[in-house]
Formats: sequence, C-alpha cells, structure tokens
Amino acid sequence: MSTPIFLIGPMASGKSAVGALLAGLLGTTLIDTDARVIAAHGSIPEIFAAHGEAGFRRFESEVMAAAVPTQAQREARATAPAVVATGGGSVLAEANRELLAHGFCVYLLTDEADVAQRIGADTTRPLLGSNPLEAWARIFAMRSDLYERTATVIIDTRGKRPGQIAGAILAAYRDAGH
Ligand SMILES: Nc1ncnc2c1ncn2[C@@H]1O[C@H](COP(=O)(O)OP(=O)(O)OP(=O)(O)O)[C@@H](O)[C@H]1O
Ligand SMILES: O=C(O)C1=C[C@@H](O)[C@@H](O)[C@H](O)C1
Ligand SMILES: [Mg+2]
Repeated sequence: MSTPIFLIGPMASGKSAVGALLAGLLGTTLIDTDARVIAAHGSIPEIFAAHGEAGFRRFESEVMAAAVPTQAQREARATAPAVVATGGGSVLAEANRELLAHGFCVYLLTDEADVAQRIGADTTRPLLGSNPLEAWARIFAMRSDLYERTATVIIDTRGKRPGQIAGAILAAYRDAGH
C-alpha cells in the first residue's frame, strides 16, 4: 500500500515546485490543490473577489477531499504514492487536517529572509495584499504552530535548492518505512 505524501507550509515555501520534482522521483504526477481549484473556479484573486476567503476555503476543502486517495486506491497503487501540494492555508480547517493525518505530511519550513526574493511583487496571492513580505510574516506567525502540529516530519528548506529538498523528503519517507 502506498501512503500519500502531503506538502504543507506557508506561501512560497516551495510546495508546488518541490512537489513536482518529488512526483518525478517517485514516477507519479503531482496533485496541486490550488491548481485544481483554479481549473474548476478561476484564478485565486477572482475567487477571493467573488466569494471571499471563505468561498475559497470551501473550494479548497472540496478539492482536498477529492485529492486524498481512498484506502482502496492506495492499496491498488502499490508503487506510486500520490504527491499532493496543498495550499498554504489548507491546515486551517479541521476537516483538512483529518485528511492530512491519512498521509505522510511534510512541513516545508522556511522564513521571511528565504522567501523574500520569491514573493517580491506577488499579485497571485490575495492574502499578501500591497505589502507582501509584511503580510507573509504576519500570517506565518499565526500559522507556524499549526504547521508544526500537523506535520509528520519537518524539512528545513532554508538555503536549499528544490531538488535537494525533494531528495530529503524522499529519504525521510523511506526512513519511515514507506
Ligand atoms: N528552495 C527554493 N529555492 C529557490 N526557489 C524556490 C525554492 N522553492 C520554491 N522556489 C520558487 O519560489 C516560487 C514559489 O514556489 P512555489 O510556487 O512552489 O510555492 P508554494 O509553497 O507552492 O506557494 P503557494 O502556497 O502560494 O502555492 C517559485 O517560483 C519556485 O520556483
Ligand atoms: O496561505 C494561504 O492562505 C494561501 C496560499 C496559496 O497556496 C493559495 O491557496 C491562496 O493564495 C491562499
Ligand atoms: Mg503552490
């Protein structure tokens, strides 16, 4: 049976980028929950404008539930676990945390200095507003404990390239007996 790998962490921590590389290492495809929400409902700024953050969270939870393989699917997929890059706020909902508990949940730890270059003038993440780095730090401070509590393992990504991080996750997954 293959246990799915979930990537959690704040905006721009590398969940999507690392997830794609990890999926490649495992010979599977990446499920990116933000991408699925966008495919079904339009861009994230459009969704926030039309439905508010609460509407986005509803869509996100629906996609999370659909993305998590059932027990039967996991048993059938003997060699290729699902890799799921979640949205940065996926851990906020209790129902999502229950889903995450069914897999190997990897928290991509980063900090303000490390993400600064990546989120410079971001317009795709409505929660970051007009002062992205300040907003990022404020949101991260509120969620940091939740990421830690939800994680099976914490990978310190600071100063590492996405390929190194994907390799470290695969090693941790194998070390855990998967
Ligand atoms: N370790 C890293 N080193 C350098 N660049 C990185 C690293 N991780 C991610 N990036 C780059 O930073 C940007 C944001 O990464 P990514 O989209 O993977 O973040 P995310 O965690 O999925 O964010 P979100 O929560 O908004 O979906 C991308 O351009 C990505 O290539
Ligand atoms: O951290 C967050 O709340 C978010 C992160 C992104 O992945 C998107 O899901 C969206 O921009 C919200
Ligand atoms: Mg992403």
